[in-house]
Amino acid sequence: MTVLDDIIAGVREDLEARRLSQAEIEDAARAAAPARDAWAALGGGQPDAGLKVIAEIKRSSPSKGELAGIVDPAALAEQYVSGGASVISVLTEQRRFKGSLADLDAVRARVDVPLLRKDFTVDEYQIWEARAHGADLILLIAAALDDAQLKDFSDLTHELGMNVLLETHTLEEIERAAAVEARIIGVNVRNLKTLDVDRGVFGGLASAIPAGAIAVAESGVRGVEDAVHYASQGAQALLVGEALVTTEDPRRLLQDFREAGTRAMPARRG
Ligand SMILES: O=P(O)(O)OC[C@@H](O)[C@@H](O)c1c[nH]c2ccccc12
Repeated sequence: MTVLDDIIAGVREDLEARRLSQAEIEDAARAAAPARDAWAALGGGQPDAGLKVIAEIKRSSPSKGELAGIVDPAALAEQYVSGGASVISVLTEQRRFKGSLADLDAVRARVDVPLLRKDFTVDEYQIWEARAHGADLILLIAAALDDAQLKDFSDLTHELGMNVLLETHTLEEIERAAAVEARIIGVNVRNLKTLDVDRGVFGGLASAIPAGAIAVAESGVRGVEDAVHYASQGAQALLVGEALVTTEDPRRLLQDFREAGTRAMPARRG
C-alpha cells in the first residue's frame, strides 16, 4: 500500500461520514455564486502574462507534520492576495494535511480571487461539494484516477463552471492529461507514492505539456532560486505551500517569486 492509497482510503471514509443526499449537495452547488475564471487568472490565453503563483494554505504535510500554527487561514489568504497571488489553494484533506471545508469557507468569505479546492478527488460528490463551498478550481490527480474518471470528473467540473488543475508526475500521465484536453496541467515534483521530491522532474517533462495548456510547477519551492529555476524551465505558474506558510513575510516572498520568476521566463518563440 503506497502513501497515496492510504490517504485515499481515509478520504473515502471521511467523505462517507459527511455525505449529504445528492439532491442536497446539488442544490447547495447551484445556490453558490458563479465560479470565477481561474484559467484567466493564471494568464490563460494572455501572452507574456508573467509568472503566476498559486499560494497554498497548508497546515501540515504527510512528510513533515505540522508546518505552521495557522490560526487564521483567511488572514493568511489576504496576505497572499496582497502579494499578488493569482489563485489561493486551500487543502481540505483532514488526516494528513489537517485541512477542512471550514478552512475553504473561511477563505471564501474573505477573498475574491479564484480558489482551488485541494484534495484527493475520488468521487464526483467532492466536485459538487467543492462548488457548494465556493471553489473555482479543483485538483484531479492522474495517479489516483483511471482514464474514464479523468474524463468524467473533468466534464462535471466544467459543467459546474469550474476549471481543473490536472496533476501529473510522469510522461505517461501528461499524455493522459492531454487526451482529456486538460488546459491547466501541473507537474508535481513530489512522487505521491513515496513522498520523494526531485526538482528535476519539472524540467524533464515541461516540453511534453501541450502548448495551449498552462504549465504549473508544483512543490519544492524553498525560495526565490527554485522559483527562478522552474520559470526558466517553462513554468507559467508555481504552486507553493510550505515556503509561504513558514515565512515571516508571505507578501514579500510572493512578490519576489513573481518578479524574479517573470524575469527568468524564456522569451516566447514565433
Ligand atoms: O509545500 P510545497 O512543497 O510548496 O508543495 C505545495 C503543493 O505542491 C503540495 O502541497 C501538493 C501538490 N500536490 C498535492 C496533492 C495533494 C496534497 C498536496 C499536494
